[in-house]
Amino acid sequence: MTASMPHAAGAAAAEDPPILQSGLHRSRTVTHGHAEPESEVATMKKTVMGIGPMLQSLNVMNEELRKRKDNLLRDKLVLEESIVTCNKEKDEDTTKLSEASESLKKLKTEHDDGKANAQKEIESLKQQILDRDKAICALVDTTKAEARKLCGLVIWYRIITHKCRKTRDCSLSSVLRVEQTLRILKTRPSLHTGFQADKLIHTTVRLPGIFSPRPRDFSLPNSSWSPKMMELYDHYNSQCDLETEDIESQKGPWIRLPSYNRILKYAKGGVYLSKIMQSKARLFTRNVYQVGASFEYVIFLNKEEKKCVCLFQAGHLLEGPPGHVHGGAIATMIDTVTGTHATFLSGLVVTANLNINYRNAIPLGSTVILESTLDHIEGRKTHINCKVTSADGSKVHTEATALFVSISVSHLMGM
Ligand SMILES: CCCCC/C=C\C/C=C\C/C=C\C/C=C\CCCC(=O)SCCNC(=O)CCNC(=O)[C@H](O)C(C)(C)COP(=O)(O)OP(=O)(O)OC[C@H]1O[C@@H](n2cnc3c(N)ncnc32)[C@H](O)[C@@H]1OP(=O)(O)O
Repeated sequence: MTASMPHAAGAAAAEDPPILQSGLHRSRTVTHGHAEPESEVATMKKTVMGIGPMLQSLNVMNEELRKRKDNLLRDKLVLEESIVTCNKEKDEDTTKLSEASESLKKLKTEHDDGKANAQKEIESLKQQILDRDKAICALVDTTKAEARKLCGLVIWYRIITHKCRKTRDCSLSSVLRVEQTLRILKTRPSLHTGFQADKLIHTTVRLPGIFSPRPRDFSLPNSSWSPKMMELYDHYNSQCDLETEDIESQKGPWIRLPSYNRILKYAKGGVYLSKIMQSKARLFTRNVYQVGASFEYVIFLNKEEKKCVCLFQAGHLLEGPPGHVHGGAIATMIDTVTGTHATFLSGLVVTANLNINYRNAIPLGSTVILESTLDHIEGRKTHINCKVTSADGSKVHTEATALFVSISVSHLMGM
């Protein structure tokens, strides 16, 4: 549309916009009212001149709108295209996902089948071993010495441990018989081809439970003991004469001290003390319910050299600094070992003083050795030294001195 002037009123009415038309209409009315024609033309000219810029801006707006429309149409096309691509990708991913879950299902089934088969195989092997053991037990009179020769030591060992398990006859003498046989087996390798003695002692020797009338001995090996702990245990235990649980007939330089209060029997005047102390009492330094979680230890006493050695493995509950044993737990063990030592030397005592120097932190789970030696006895006072070292003795972890003061039974009861 242009802003040019029309030559006739009729043509203007047909071609021009409504605003222009109303202007013409008005001028026509004025003409009928006999007004001056020049002034009418001038007015119309003015009106048309005013309309021109308006039309221009309208044209610009129109052009802009057309451009915008084009852009929107282009964007719409692009979006439609990307929707098609997305849908395609989605379909491909769905196919892949279903394929993956299918193969996962297959793998799981295979794994479950394999596990079930292995379980079956283990069960059948276990049954075979059990049947063979039962057959041997039925044939052999285990109380006779010839049986040992007949069966060989390996089978003899198995019979004893099997009996221990079945009858829960885990008296100290039974356990000692197992240990003794094990020791012979170790010194005569020809007798135990393919026989994993160390593993068996962990798994087959079951000790009485907490409801057993006999107090359980926590100083015997259990499945949480590390190979190092076992190695050291075997080292000292092999130097103990363990024929019988009667203290008087102990002949070796070392005595393995049991955990419960029968320990008092080993103390000076111990028979009397053990009668006073309650039979079910025990020192707190054991985790009865979870092996390996806290204090795992065994104490050996050397009567001749007047010293004690304790093998100690600290469990995760004893953590102090990250990954290392809590100083209080170390102090507890030092007190326990030196206290036991002092009780053996001087009878009933209590700790009066404990001085500890922590030299090197003890890594959690490692095996350390606590060596307790007598410094001197002076009247009621027993002075003990203690050194905590790494299993190979190369590192000193802790050093301590302890003073124990002898007390009377009435002092103990009145504490
Ligand atoms: C929980 C009890 C356990 C009892 C054990 C019983 C049976 C054992 C069973 C199995 C054994 C197996 C293992 C043992 C394992 C661990 C043992 C753990 C032991 C403990 O975990 S146990 C708990 C902590 N323990 C206390 O709960 C003690 C509280 N305490 C007192 O009961 C009194 O305090 C006492 C008796 C110490 C003294 O009292 P008192 O009146 O009899 O004698 P008095 O004060 O005259 O001291 C006499 C001479 O010792 C000197 N002396 C005293 N204290 C000293 C010090 N701190 N530093 C340097 N020197 C000291 C004096 O200077 C004087 O020396 P001097 O003669 O040259 O002048």
